[in-house]
Amino acid sequence: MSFDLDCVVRPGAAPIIARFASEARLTALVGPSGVGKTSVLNAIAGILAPVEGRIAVAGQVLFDSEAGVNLPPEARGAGYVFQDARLFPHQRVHANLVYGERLARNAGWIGRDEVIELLGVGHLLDRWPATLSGGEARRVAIGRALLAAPRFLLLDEPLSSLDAEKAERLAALIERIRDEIAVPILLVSHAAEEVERLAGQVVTLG
Ligand SMILES: Nc1ncnc2c1ncn2[C@@H]1O[C@H](COP(=O)(O)OP(=O)(O)OP(=O)(O)O)[C@@H](O)[C@H]1O
Repeated sequence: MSFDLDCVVRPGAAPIIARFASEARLTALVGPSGVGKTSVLNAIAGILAPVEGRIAVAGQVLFDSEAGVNLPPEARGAGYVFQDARLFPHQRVHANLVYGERLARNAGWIGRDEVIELLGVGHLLDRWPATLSGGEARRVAIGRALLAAPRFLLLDEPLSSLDAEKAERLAALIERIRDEIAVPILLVSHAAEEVERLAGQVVTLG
């Protein structure tokens, strides 16, 4: 099972129930704004503790309230690409990528040159994050996450707020990552039609 969740999270007043299991290489989590998609990603990454329940990814239990398991974020191996990229503003693109590489516990999984080629960011290496377009920043953030050799990838709205052509190019890159790199991917989107071609399984939240 790539993602196996049965838990309740409560970031605000209302509880959010996440109950799904997927064997797909890429699972899409869809639902309207505010339904709790980002909160579910945060729970998987270990940033938000569920009130109760169980979370397992790629066969490893990350959280289990009954068994008293709650792995710290750094032990979970998540490659989390936030909706707003969150590159380090004081470091150029190249240094942001090197940061990801330093986090990798097992070397040789995917090389920097391969990531740069895969995501088409070679011409951006000397740029500051503030000078990048939204799509460029997201590609760099995905590259940084991949270089950290994650056990799984969490992508929060990677295709939103991009024009049609740029969204299409990024979708094609995500397809390549899905097909060429064997890590389970959970991708959040508010638009089901956006994820149809990418996802082996679509989970609707709410
Ligand atoms: N830190 C917080 N404090 C209080 N309420 C919160 C907090 N974080 C999230 N919430 C609430 O929890 C609910 C789920 O939020 P979440 O961001 O997970 O939804 P989402 O489906 O990802 O939304 P969007 O698509 O707009 O990003 C919302 O009602 C939100 O207001």
